Amino acid sequence: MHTLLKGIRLVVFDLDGTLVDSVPDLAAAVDGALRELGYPAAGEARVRDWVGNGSLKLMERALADALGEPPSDALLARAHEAFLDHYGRDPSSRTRLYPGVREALDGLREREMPLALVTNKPYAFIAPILDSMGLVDYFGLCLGGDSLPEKKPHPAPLWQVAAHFDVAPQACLMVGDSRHDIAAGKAAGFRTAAVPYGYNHGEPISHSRPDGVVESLSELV
Ligand SMILES: O=C(O)COP(=O)(O)O
Ligand SMILES: [Mg+2]
Repeated sequence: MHTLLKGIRLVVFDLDGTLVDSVPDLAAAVDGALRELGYPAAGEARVRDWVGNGSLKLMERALADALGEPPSDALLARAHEAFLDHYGRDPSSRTRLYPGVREALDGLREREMPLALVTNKPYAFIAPILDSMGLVDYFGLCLGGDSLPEKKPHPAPLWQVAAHFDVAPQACLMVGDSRHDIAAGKAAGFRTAAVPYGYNHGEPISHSRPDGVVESLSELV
């Protein structure tokens, strides 16, 4: 077992960019929404840098890029509705598990480690995505970006899962791909582990100073 897991009694995973490469489906939905409103598609490469703060922020960044200025609240609301509609119709057909993910989850489950999921994406999309990846049975609790008033980098969702499992923050490990995961983990008093392959606004995750970086989640077990 990896030294990052020493003394750990709960492991909390991020979803997008950590367990699954979801950008192809996210980009298809962003582009579908942009086209519906008469704007050109943004494409996967740019959407990759915009993911991380939930779906409303994702569409705000996409519209700001298309318009060259921040969108009005009314336009953003329409674009967000359109995104939710497109993504809801096809949230996972091009989404893939990263290498080592199933091995890590199986290994942790064999060790009877409780597992939770905290994502900034809307809660409604979690179950369909986990279901199509064959991951529904692993997590004792899943929270979305809209499950609580605060989302990552705020520590509130992490405290919520720690309390649910009755585990002290210092015995919890947050595993994520973005500075929001690491900031939330540090603010919550969790140990933090990062993967370097996900979505971090184009910045190396080492800049966030996680307690450890693993190239593949399989290194954890
Ligand atoms: O939807 C997002 O913005 C990011 O989702 P994540 O927290 O699972 O990386
Ligand atoms: Mg992520």
